[in-house]
Amino acid sequence: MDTELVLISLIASSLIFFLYFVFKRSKSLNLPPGPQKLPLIGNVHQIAGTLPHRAFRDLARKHGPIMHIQLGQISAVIISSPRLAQEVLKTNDIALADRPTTFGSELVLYGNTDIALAPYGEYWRQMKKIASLELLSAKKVRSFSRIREQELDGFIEFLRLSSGKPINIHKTITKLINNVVCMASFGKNCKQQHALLQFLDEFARINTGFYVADLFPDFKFLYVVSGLRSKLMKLHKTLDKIFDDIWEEHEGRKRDGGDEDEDLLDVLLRIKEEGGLEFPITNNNIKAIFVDIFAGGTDTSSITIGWAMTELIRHPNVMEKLHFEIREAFKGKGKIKESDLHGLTYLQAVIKETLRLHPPLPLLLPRVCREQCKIDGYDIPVKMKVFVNGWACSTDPEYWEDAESFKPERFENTSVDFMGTNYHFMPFGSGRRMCPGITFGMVSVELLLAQMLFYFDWKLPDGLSSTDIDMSETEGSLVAKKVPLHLIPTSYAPDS
Ligand code: HEM
Repeated sequence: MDTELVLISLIASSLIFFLYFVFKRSKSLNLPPGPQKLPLIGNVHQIAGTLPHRAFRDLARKHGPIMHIQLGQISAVIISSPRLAQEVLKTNDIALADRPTTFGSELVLYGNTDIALAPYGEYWRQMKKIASLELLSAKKVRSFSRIREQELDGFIEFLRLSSGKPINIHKTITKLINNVVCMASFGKNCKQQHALLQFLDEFARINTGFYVADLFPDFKFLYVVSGLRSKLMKLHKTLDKIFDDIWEEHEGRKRDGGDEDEDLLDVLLRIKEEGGLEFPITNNNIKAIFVDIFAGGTDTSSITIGWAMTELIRHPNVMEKLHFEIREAFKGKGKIKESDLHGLTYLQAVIKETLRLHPPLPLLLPRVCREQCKIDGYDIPVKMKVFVNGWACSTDPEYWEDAESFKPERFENTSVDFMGTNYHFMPFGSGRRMCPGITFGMVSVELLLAQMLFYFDWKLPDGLSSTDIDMSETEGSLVAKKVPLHLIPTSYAPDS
């Protein structure tokens, strides 16, 4: 009883002290306006159980494109307009270049030594440079074209055998893309691939940053009582074992001379051995980088293809126009090669429109303020979290006509691209922390969609019409279609 009383008084006094501190600090700062906050939880009740990008957009309609919210102990600013996104991602890019850490990311990502969640600084700069110049450069991505084309041949064969039967689009594509990422990373389809996919699913579900324990980081016991700590420890152990097994398998193959091409693990090991880096890289750093490659490389692309197929089946006129473009372009050529994809302008427009309405990361990865700065005249103090709602920007009616409708034609004859300079369309983010995997991700999306539409016609299973398609989204930082799309492929003879 005594211990309980002591514990309760301890929590209550820490909270009072914390609230007093927050209140005092916010009085002296000109913070952005925002929805009314409840004691202790702040605005948690307004986003709990919702999809954060949608809840934030709805709140922004009432409170404006820059809003201050309090999520438990976390003080955050939500940006919902392209004009202010530019202030965050360009004007104040360096001041806001940190990432938040959670207990989960710290533990599972080997002390946040990956790229996506590494704090801004020399280590992050070094690793991002290695990613951009060595791992994900256009040349390196091209060197994996044989792997992609070989995996796709198998996939097309699978679709031919499934002709007339419904297939789960997301599941099938995720497996295919993960095969490609595995082979590019480790040279062969690794036995641990399934376990790795399961890990990623679980980690993305847990590490949203919106768990109660993450919202009250000073109260470490919440991690224990909520069971999150033990879940995360277990996840970390599983991941470490998966990587150790992969590593062993990889070493064995290299020893036996079974693999000659340089895969991504070879690249990192070569750089590690060459030395001369300001921050010598360790095996744990390499493991953390592979979490980014798998998390960034698999789901983002398969989610995009899933949404593109969903929109195509809902818009038969777009499907028909795309079929026509692809079938005309490759008529009589026998095979679609990656190098021939650039001429498919309507395909590019369909992919852009899909990413505009369904960016896999609708809230860009959050940033954290490292130097006090001002956005729209409001103070952004050090440690304040900044969320840019990329989806709200790419569906902003001030920038897009008929913003919520799927109309790929809007991207025909425009120079709007996703390279991070158009703040009303930034599915890969913008600024220093922008995605380094655009080429790797886009080539899979383009090649897969081109092949799926060249060789097959697609329809919904009997009894379903396009108006029956459930467009709900999954919860978590990556937003996929909640109810998996099932479609029936029918072989189309290209040269007929
Ligand atoms: C359709 C495919 C993809 C989409 C839509 C996508 C989207 C994004 C977005 C929105 C961000 C956050 C950018 C920001 O905060 O400004 C990001 C960061 C990142 N992405 Fe991607 N991504 C894709 C593919 C990939 C691939 C294939 C990889 C690696 C193999 C990758 C690795 C990363 C990494 C490492 C970061 C963190 C960069 C940093 O913090 O410096 N992504 N991505």
